[in-house]
Amino acid sequence: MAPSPTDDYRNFAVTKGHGVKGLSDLKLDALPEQYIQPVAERLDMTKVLKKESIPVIDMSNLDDPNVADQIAAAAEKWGFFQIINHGVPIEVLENVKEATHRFFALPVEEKIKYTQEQSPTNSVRLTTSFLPKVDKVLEWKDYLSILVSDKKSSEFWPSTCKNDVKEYVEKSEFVMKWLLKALMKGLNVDMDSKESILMGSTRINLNYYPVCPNPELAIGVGRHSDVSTLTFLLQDNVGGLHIRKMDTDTWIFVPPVEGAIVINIGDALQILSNGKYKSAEHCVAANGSKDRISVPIFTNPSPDDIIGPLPEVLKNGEKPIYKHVLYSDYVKHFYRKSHDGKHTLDFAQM
Ligand SMILES: COc1cc(/C=C/C(=O)SCCNC(=O)CCNC(=O)[C@H](O)C(C)(C)COP(=O)(O)OP(=O)(O)OC[C@H]2O[C@@H](n3cnc4c(N)ncnc43)[C@H](O)[C@@H]2OP(=O)(O)O)ccc1O
Ligand SMILES: O=C(O)CCC(=O)C(=O)O
Ligand SMILES: [Fe+2]
Repeated sequence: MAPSPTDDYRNFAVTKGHGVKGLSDLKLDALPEQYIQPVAERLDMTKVLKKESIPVIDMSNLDDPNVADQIAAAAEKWGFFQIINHGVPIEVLENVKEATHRFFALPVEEKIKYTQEQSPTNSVRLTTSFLPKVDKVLEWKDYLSILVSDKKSSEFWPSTCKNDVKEYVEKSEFVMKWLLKALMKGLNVDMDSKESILMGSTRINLNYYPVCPNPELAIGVGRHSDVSTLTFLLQDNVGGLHIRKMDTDTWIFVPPVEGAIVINIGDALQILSNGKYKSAEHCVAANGSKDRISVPIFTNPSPDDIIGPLPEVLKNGEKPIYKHVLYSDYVKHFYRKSHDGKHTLDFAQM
């Protein structure tokens, strides 16, 4: 049921489980005030650089040492890059995008079975905004988050998207491992000894950004860096992702590229590499005319791993800039507060 004038849009979207998809379906003339971001949190389009872009790296010849070098260089300079000819079949990418649309098109009675209040497991959770109990101003996004590495919970994955999500995760694992191997080579670290800390747990989010009234006043996802080791992000052809150019107040648009996957360095790898690889701040603009989806796979350390600068990185006398922290403490710290740029990393600062 639509919210009455005395009802509250926050209640409708969050408590009643309609999400921003439900609000978008109401075809409101104006953005509800609960979604109007302070000016500093909106994306200022005059600050988006027209002439800069992140690298697009062709992975068709993995025997070419240049490919690994380009990946390490992009991780250092940008913290973000796109990959093409990566070996994940286009059909698998298309299927998971369709599965995401199918899930969010379900009636609200079906979807609320996955909210924190009703889901039989913490490992499968449908949320709107980022942390709706904490966010003062809500973000224009609904997302289903699945902790893939909790194998016991797979019986609770929504049947409408389960097989396609599983296939996408399985097919991307080889690429993720190859990328991490290239990144470890750039640090003179042997990947085999680090696989469990780099790839100890996996989470996938299905992100849904429906058409938004007054998109210039809202934000799809606020400024943040990911807490992962590496994020493997599939976006559709709508666009909206922007990354902050390192040490500036300018932004770079990440254009949709047919068949490409966007890769970004997460905080865990910034810490493990002692700051050599950068987890760039990014955000997602809301869109006034098209629904958008994206599907990030986050590969992470295990919750019980201790992360800190790798000894191999420090062996030449480099000073550690991060301390050792329990990864689950780091993630809980991230989940305690609304998005606030790169400040999550302060938790591990020396
Ligand atoms: C940009 O917008 C985003 C981004 C993201 C995520 C980005 C990432 O980088 S995800 C990578 C995170 N790492 C992992 O998932 C590693 C594996 N995680 C775990 O094993 C566990 O989640 C844990 C970190 C060990 C915590 O588990 P546990 O001790 O069992 O506690 P929980 O009850 O699961 O959660 C505690 C507390 O955290 C919040 N929370 C946890 N998971 C989620 C989730 N999927 N979505 C929202 N919030 C979550 C929550 O506040 C919990 O407290 P409650 O009392 O409210 O339950 C994600 C979303 C974006 O929009
Ligand atoms: O939707 C996107 O393009 C990015 C989403 C994102 O940054 C995230 O889920 O962490
Ligand atoms: Fe992100």
